[in-house]
This record gives sequence, structure tokens and C-alpha cells, in this order.
Amino acid sequence: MTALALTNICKSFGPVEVLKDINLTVEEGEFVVFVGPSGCGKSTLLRVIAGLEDATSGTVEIGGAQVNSVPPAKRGIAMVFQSYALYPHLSVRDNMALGLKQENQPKSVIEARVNKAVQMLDLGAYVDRRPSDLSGGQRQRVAIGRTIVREPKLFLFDEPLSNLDAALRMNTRVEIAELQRTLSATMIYVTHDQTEAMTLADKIVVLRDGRIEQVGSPMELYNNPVNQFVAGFLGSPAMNFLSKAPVSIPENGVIGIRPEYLRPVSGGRIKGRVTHVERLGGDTNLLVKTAQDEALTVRIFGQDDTRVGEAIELDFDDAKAFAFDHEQRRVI
Ligand SMILES: Nc1ncnc2c1ncn2[C@@H]1O[C@H](COP(=O)(O)OP(=O)(O)OP(=O)(O)O)[C@@H](O)[C@H]1O
Repeated sequence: MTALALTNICKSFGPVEVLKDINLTVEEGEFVVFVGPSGCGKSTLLRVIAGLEDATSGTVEIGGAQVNSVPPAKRGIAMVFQSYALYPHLSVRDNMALGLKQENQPKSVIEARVNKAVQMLDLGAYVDRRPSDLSGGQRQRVAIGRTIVREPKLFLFDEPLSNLDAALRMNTRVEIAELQRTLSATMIYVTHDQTEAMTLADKIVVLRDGRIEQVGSPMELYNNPVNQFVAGFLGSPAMNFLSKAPVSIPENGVIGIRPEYLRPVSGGRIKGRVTHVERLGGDTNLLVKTAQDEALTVRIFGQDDTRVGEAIELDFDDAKAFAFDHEQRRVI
């Protein structure tokens, strides 16, 4: 069943068009990630779904019902923000229970749901603490707990991990993924981080400048990007684009080769020099300047002895290369 349908959504702030004809459906139980560069309209789109902003035109349907004029609290959604938005004077337990109290739910229901969420999020040791006595990751778990107890039809996350350090971000990312599986919940998640998008999503929606560029599973988008923007946005290190390579290039276009498909090989078609080596332990990234003065990244699996300044010859399997025309559309 369709959990969310957006039809021809446009949103302007004064003369500025921030969302341009957005059409999207999200199925029940799907984990959908909106990704795109800063300012592309991700948060605005999430806020339109939540009802915190009105669409200038178009319709929002949640669970089959049109909700354009339904206030946020009545939409059956719950939202987790980057800033946690916890009440500092309330304990963890009371922060989690507050929404249900405001809905006048019976005490027994509140207690059962809060206890279940506490257990699910492993917050048992902290229920009596105030938010100020918790770490950033624990606070974010409380913020997530507060949404779980409301049993919403749709969870909305707006960059929930961006205040956490790298290690905690990864742990919390895994927890959110596990939670989604446990609850079979429908989740929409906004991030500008392509790794988060690739690792969490069933379906990624790539936005640029208020428009949807492409929708698909992470691997569909990685292996079959419709244009140079999507190709360059997903993948780390990012795809290499060559306009002067010693291979055939579309007129005024580029060829794209992912760093993992470039191989150092004697007699390779691309000649260059290594300008920098990143040793990541499991992988090594070589930054190369080609004889045509273009910069490339080569990803080598495992450890590698290459040194800065060495000459290098590279090649790739033509079947793994993409070609983009002068308007950045994919042609091969
Ligand atoms: N209330 C507002 N009034 C005027 N312009 C706004 C308002 N809210 C957002 N914008 C503009 O709309 C555009 C999209 O903003 P939005 O916050 O949706 O982008 P985003 O993709 O979420 O960016 P980020 O990743 O930086 O949070 C931006 O250019 C922003 O300045």
C-alpha cells in the first residue's frame, strides 16, 4: 500500500521557487532517503510532508488521504530533528511520554509504549536522567524514542546524525536501520551525506535545485545514473570525469570512471604521475595528475607501496565507463 504520495508539489518563498513539480510515491515499510547538496530543498520537502510548510501547489497524500489542510499533529507523522528538541527540565522517561500525555492516552498505554521503546533503544540505564546528562548519541536515541511511542504512520528524519562524531554516526546509523526493520516502519530521511543515503535507503531520491534528478535503489543509482550529477554525487571517492582522456569522448562531454575501476597497469592508456597517497588501512587512494593535466583518484583495495611523485600508467574496462554529453546527460 502507498504510504505517501506527492503530486506536482511546488513551493515558493516569495519569488524564490524552492520545490519544482515534485512527484513521488513511497510504499509502506520503505526507507526513503532524500539526498542532495545544501540548499536543494530536502528539508523544505520534508516540512511540506509534515505540514510545517504549506505547498504552494500540488497534493500531499498520507495513507491514501489528502492531507494538505490537515495540521501536523493530525497527520500521523513523527519527526526527528538534528537538534533533538528535547525538554531540558524533563527526564528521559517524561520526554518520551509527553506526546502521549498530550494525546490523553491512558496511563497504562503510555507506560507500556515507553517501556517498549526504552528497551528497543537500550535506554534503560538513563530513564531518570535529564537530557543535559546524556551524550549526543543518547539524546538522539531519546528523540527517536519519543517518535516511536506515538506509533506514527510515517517517520520523518531531518539530518538526525549531523551533530554526532563519525564513530557515533555510524553506530546510530546501524541502529536506525535495525529499528526500521524491527518496526517495519515507513521512514523518510533527509541527509546531504551520500554514505548515509547509500547505506540506509531502500530508495534514494536525489534532489538538485528543487527538482528530482533520479529515484532508485542505491545500487541502481550507483550503477545506472541518468546524468553526470547523480554519477558524481553518489560514491566515495567520487567518480572521475575526464574530458581529455586518450580515449574517445563525446563532443564537449566527459567520460566517467569510478576510482575502483582504474587499475595501475604497465602500458595503460592513461599516463600520469601520483600527486598524493591516502593510506586508509584497508584501502589506498592514489591521487594522480594525468599527462593531459586532469586529476584522478584511483582506489586500490588493500595496502599499496606507491609513493608520491612516481609515474603511473592506468587503464580500465571500457564496459565500466560512462559517457556524458555536453548537457551532462548519460549517453553510454
Ligand atoms: N522560510 C524560508 N524563507 C525563504 N527561503 C527559504 C526558507 N526556507 C528555506 N528557504 C530556501 O529554500 C532553499 C532550500 O532550503 P532547504 O533548507 O530545503 O535546503 P536543504 O536541501 O535542506 O539544505 P541543507 O542541506 O543545507 O539543510 C534554500 O535556498 C533556502 O535558503
